[in-house]
Amino acid sequence: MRVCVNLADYEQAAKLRMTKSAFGYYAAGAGDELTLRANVEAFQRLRLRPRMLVDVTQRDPSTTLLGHRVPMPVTVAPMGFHRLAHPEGELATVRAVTGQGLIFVASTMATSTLEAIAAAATGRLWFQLYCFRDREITRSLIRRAEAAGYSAFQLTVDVPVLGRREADIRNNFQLPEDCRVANLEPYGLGSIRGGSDRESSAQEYTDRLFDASLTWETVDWIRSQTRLPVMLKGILRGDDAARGIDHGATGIVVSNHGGRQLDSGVSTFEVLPEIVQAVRGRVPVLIDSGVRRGVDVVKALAVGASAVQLGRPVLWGLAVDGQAGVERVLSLFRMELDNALALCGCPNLAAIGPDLIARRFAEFLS
Ligand SMILES: Cc1cc2nc3c(=O)[nH]c(=O)nc-3n(C[C@H](O)[C@H](O)[C@H](O)COP(=O)(O)O)c2cc1C
Ligand SMILES: CCCCC(=O)C(=O)O
Repeated sequence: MRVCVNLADYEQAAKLRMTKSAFGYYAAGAGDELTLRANVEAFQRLRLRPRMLVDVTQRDPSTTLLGHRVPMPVTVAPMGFHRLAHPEGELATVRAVTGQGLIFVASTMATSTLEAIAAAATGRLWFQLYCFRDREITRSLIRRAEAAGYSAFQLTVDVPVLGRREADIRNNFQLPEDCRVANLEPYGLGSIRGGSDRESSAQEYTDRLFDASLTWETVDWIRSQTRLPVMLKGILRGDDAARGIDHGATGIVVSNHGGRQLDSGVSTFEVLPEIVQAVRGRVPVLIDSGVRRGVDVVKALAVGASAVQLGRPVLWGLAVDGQAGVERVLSLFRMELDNALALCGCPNLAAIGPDLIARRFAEFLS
């Protein structure tokens, strides 16, 4: 195998190792994949104005997220079904992520139980919550996550129904029998199989079980069930972010689910300024969807984000080489960030500011 020198190389290497159906499930976006592509392009479009003649021999990319010190402003986004990539699934991922001092966000749809993930972790964990029609299931997931030592929740608000991922319909995506929705097994909901030529098995599962009537009242209800911080994941408008804070959200995750939900929805990076402005520094703003390069972290922080979440590239590392593959993806990403900081004249994150952002040429001329 040729050596992977960036995160895109890992995607190509993972593709060679995975079944078409599993790769399709990970890689795909909804519909024409317009938003999937726009996410990456939005980061690519911004140009930076590097500052020269700054001593950057000592560089420190560390920061604090919800009171916890992390070596760089990067968390790993919650993603379902890691065992499609590797037999050790989430356990390999969480060892790699927490081993590097980073926060792992475990998904409700993990193929290992949240308790097993917590037992394998050596650092901080957050839990991503899907709200089920059956509130007892949701309540029980909250209790279990608290008991297992998770320190915050990300409530996903962008899946009232699942986006139409056509790859999953074409490939008749099924969760293999040895791959279970482990957290839901106690409620008899561990299997995702079935589907039709019009609807994937994942879509059928979520239609049946996820709560499409989720509203701001539900956010209040979730908050009433726990004393842990609750972030809202999947916000794309300033007014929703401000309303989220009014409803007690302790963080906003700007996300379009990696282009897997509304196709033609805005890219996350293009709405980041609006959201930062609406939040006014009251809570941390995280951003995911399309982060692929260390320099994207500099761009996100220059606009006012506190951190980014990395999605698919982590799964590509897992598919290529289990725990070691995830470790390599994260350290590559960290090297890229370190290099970008040095070349921008930023010895630490406090030195990143809006002055690094280049005005568009057209604006400059006008
Ligand atoms: C295979 C896969 C599974 C995902 N599963 C979940 C999930 O269970 N819960 C959730 O809130 N988001 C889920 N997401 C969305 C991610 O948390 C994140 O928003 C997205 O992957 C970020 O975009 P990126 O992959 O372009 O980095 C999933 C994404 C992928 C690619
Ligand atoms: C049933 C699938 C839910 C996982 C998810 O959020 C995703 O695939 O994007």
